[in-house]
Amino acid sequence: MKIAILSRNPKLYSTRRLFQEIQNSGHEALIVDHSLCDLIIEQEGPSIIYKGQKLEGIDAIIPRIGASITFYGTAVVRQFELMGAFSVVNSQAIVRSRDKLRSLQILSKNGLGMPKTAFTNFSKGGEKQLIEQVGGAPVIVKLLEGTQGLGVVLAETKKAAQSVVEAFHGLKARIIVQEFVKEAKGADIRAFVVNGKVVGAMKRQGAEGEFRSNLHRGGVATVIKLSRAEKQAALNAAKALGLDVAGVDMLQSARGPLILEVNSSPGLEGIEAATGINIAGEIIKFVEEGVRKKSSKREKH
Ligand SMILES: Nc1ncnc2c1ncn2[C@@H]1O[C@H](COP(=O)(O)OP(=O)(O)OP(=O)(O)O)[C@@H](O)[C@H]1O
Ligand SMILES: [Mg+2]
Ligand SMILES: [Mg+2]
Repeated sequence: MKIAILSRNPKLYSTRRLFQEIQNSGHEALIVDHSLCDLIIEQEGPSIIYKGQKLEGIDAIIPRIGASITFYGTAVVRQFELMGAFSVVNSQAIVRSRDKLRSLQILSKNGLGMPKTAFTNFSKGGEKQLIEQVGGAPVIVKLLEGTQGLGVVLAETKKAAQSVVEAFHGLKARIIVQEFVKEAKGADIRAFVVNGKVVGAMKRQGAEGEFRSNLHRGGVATVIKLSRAEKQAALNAAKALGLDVAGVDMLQSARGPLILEVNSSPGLEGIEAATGINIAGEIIKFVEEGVRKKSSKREKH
């Protein structure tokens, strides 16, 4: 099989590990920088020009699309899909999962546990009511376009919450207001889902005095055995968003696991280090299965 990793940086741990595991499994590996792909759309069908040459014979792709290039990256993934390649994550599912608000709406419809969340237009004077909707202070205020823990604020009092919401709205920044889950004690869980199975899980504990558990903010990861409810929540969340490979983030609370978000290009470094599990290898096994299923379907038709 010829398997392409869509990645802008061959030096990244995740890219290197996937490359290595493709080769270890006896397949041909290549790294394609999606930002350098030109998409050709014509009557003869879709094709891709990469560094001056037509890309051909690729059986499967593993998209690693950064948040800053979602629009272009997912257009490239879609083009590969239309050309008949198997993609470990569907282009539409990447788009869906990138939008925090849309994801939460879908998870809510599917009855998954989550911190109660409110969203409002930039209407003046509604701040107080908005905060009360999620149970009053302390609340979490989150920028819709934040990553790595930046843009997540804990407002401890009613007054602080109100002024933070006013400040963001004054800047025309879209935010959600969320119930603060105190029982999580500055920790969250990352469950790594591949093909309907949780293949590894870790707990990330925030630095002393920090409510955010992001590794980029000084959090520390350790392996964790998930409860049955946590496992089920992770699988249901990935399924609801249509992601066959996903990093599901949850908080542990008195009322069970609460989903924070579902990532479509979850990093491998933290999870492989914490669990000692060959997560990249699990992804390649899924690629093999996906390509096999696709070609047997083709033969039948
Ligand atoms: N409602 C909440 N209650 C308690 N803690 C929270 C809540 N929301 C977020 N946190 C903490 O803050 C951290 C960062 O929040 P979140 O994951 O939503 O944003 P982010 O990491 O900036 O976004 P992204 O993961 O997309 O980069 C979480 O990992 C969690 O530890
Ligand atoms: Mg996060
Ligand atoms: Mg994320």
